[in-house]
Amino acid sequence: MEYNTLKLQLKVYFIMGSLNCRAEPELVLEQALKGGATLFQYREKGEGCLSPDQKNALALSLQKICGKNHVPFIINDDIDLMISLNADGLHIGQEDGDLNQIRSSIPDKILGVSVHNVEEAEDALRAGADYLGVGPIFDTSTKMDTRDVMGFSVLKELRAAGITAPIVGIGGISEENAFEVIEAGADGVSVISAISQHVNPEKAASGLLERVEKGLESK
Ligand SMILES: Cc1ncsc1CCOP(=O)(O)O
Ligand SMILES: C=C1C=NC(C)=NC1=N
Ligand SMILES: [Mg+2]
Repeated sequence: MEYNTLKLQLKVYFIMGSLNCRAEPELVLEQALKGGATLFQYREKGEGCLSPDQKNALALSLQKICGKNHVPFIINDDIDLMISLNADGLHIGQEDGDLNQIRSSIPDKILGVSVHNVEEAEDALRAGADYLGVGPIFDTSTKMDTRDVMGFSVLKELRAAGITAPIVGIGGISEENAFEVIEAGADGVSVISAISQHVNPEKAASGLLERVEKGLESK
């Protein structure tokens, strides 16, 4: 996909699964999109997450909500689910399979890859990644097995290495620090709890979008 289009879609990249939500997932997503979330990833992971059948049903329901709001629907990790739903894309980590093989199996889909340094970033881009997820930027309690918290350093290193590809920061991001994440070099922010745990997901999403837009203007 064209870099600039994707960079615009990465501005407020909401990610969630049933375990992350305070309220009913469909309602949380509706509100997040109403508030201006620009991209959505369904990530059903963690202790006690849904069974395959329940996961498929929720994925279909969330996909419909994204379709109604003209926001791309991305699946985390599960390429079979992505293909069966004909979702808009897939996000994978460093340990989720051979990137070249995955890229060639879904040539026309959005493919995002989690990276933690310049080497992983260059490998991912060579293999055809459309965007990079970089983090954890700050401490997070949402994912227990993250790599070391990296602050802004890796974002700055990637840009200093001449990487111009779409990059989204992730990990402990909120309205308070989103501006700095963009200033450090990200094109957008990926958040789970800042929206999914907020009493008003619509307000959370719009606040994040406002900070991201300000950060983009300042660059
Ligand atoms: C999936 C993932 N990858 C790195 S940190 C993280 C969790 C982000 O969750 P939150 O936005 O609630 O910190
Ligand atoms: C781990 C992740 C990193 N980045 C993004 C965008 N999604 C993820 N699931
Ligand atoms: Mg993964």
